[in-house]
Amino acid sequence: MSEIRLEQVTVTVPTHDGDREILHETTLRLTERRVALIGPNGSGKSTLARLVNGLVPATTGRVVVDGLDVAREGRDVRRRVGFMFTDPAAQLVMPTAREDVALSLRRVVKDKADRLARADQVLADHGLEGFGDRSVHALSGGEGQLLALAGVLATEPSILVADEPTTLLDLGNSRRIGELLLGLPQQVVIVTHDLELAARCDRALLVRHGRVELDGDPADVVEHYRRSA
Ligand SMILES: Nc1ncnc2c1ncn2[C@@H]1O[C@H](COP(=O)(O)OP(=O)(O)OP(=O)(O)O)[C@@H](O)[C@H]1O
Repeated sequence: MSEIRLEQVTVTVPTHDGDREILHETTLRLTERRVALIGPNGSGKSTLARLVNGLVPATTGRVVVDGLDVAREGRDVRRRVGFMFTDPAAQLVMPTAREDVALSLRRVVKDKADRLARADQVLADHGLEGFGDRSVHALSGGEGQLLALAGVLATEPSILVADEPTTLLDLGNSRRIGELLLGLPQQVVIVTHDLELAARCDRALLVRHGRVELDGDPADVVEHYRRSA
């Protein structure tokens, strides 16, 4: 299993009246397969999640993923860490579903024809059989999120970070994506407001005001959050 380490990490951002700390000094070691980050809007969950693949740089301290320093070996880290956004439109960049998955496969499958054929297989594996020629803009929210997930997994990441992957989905699709994420063999870090999903992870962190307020058994952390929200 993978290991994510934050060593005395802080994140500050410049504002018109000086620097603002959005993540207070945090030290963490995450080795569990399924880790949930929960907490109120604006508490720092996305910031914490984005540190893992360098989308947000640490202002001080160090983020280390499987022994790789995110600041110094960012390219290698990004090969290992797949990132899934709330809105699939943020990551679907090619005109059709097949081309989009093929783009993700470009490092794994060198021959173009093989890549397109493999993309169809990936689509079928994710319940999107026959979607190859569909425009990425003509998919429902659930289909788009499935396609985004298929594209990320096609790169064979050892860690997947998903930032509110079910927020835009209806109940059925939200459950479907949730089940898929929980069933993945690799380490998954899920930022979520879905407390049922969080409770089913192996570890949960409650983030509030830029600090990890509670960290541990998901049932306890969710219960504490419900009582204190
Ligand atoms: N680049 C930035 N510049 C200024 N402020 C920022 C920046 N990035 C994040 N913030 C602020 O930092 C705080 C934490 O943001 P973050 O997106 O991590 O919260 P979150 O817990 O994921 O929120 P939500 O549940 O609403 O998505 C927020 O107040 C946000 O406005």
